[in-house]
Amino acid sequence: MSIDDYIEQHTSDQGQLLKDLERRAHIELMRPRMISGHVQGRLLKILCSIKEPKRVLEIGTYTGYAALCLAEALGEDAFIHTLECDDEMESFIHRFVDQSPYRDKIILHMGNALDILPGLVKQESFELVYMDANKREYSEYFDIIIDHLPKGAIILADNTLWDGKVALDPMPHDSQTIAIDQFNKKIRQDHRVEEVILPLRDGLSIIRKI
Ligand SMILES: C[S@@+](CC[C@H](N)C(=O)[O-])C[C@H]1O[C@@H](n2cnc3c(N)ncnc32)[C@H](O)[C@@H]1O
Repeated sequence: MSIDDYIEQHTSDQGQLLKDLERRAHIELMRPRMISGHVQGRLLKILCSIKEPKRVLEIGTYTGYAALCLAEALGEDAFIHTLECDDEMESFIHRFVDQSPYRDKIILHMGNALDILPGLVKQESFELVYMDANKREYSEYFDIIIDHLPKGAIILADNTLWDGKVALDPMPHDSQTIAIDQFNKKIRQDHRVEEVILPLRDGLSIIRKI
């Protein structure tokens, strides 16, 4: 048994709706691997339960999988705003979110995060952010949101190891690897935050505003 199989088997169940969503994504969509998936989804839920935020922000909805995981952990009067720029995903997202008991907790914004975020972060005080959209734009998302987040807010940034490519010597010249490496270096030098990169899946950074 691989260590990944072992981890899967010893992680809490994700429930039938999320299993169905993943199965349909593998049949119908081009890039189902973009979904956070069982283990990371359970981690998101647990971190959200610990943090008990009133407002959660997700940048990059895709199928709604992670939004559904985060919504499971939300208490009364707590909501998740999730942003997606690909119009073609809208009906898929609604198909599954609308079946969930947590559907009223999920507020979907269709459009480009770079356009939506400046207004949204002025309206809402986000205590937990899941950054999982265009890897080349992570630094811009961070710059837009950081001063509007309350002290103690957590940003979870996905894919920050980019299949280990950020640590290769010489580093690949592709723009995504370069952008993620620049983001990791920028976060490390920013005195407004403390951070750790977890080697889970493709790398998950936990960034805390201090
Ligand atoms: C990795 S997927 C998100 C997966 C989802 N968070 C999950 O865990 O199940 C990234 C998504 O971000 C979207 N995206 C990329 N750039 C964006 C932008 N500037 N604004 C909004 N969405 C964006 C893509 O269309 C894609 O659906």
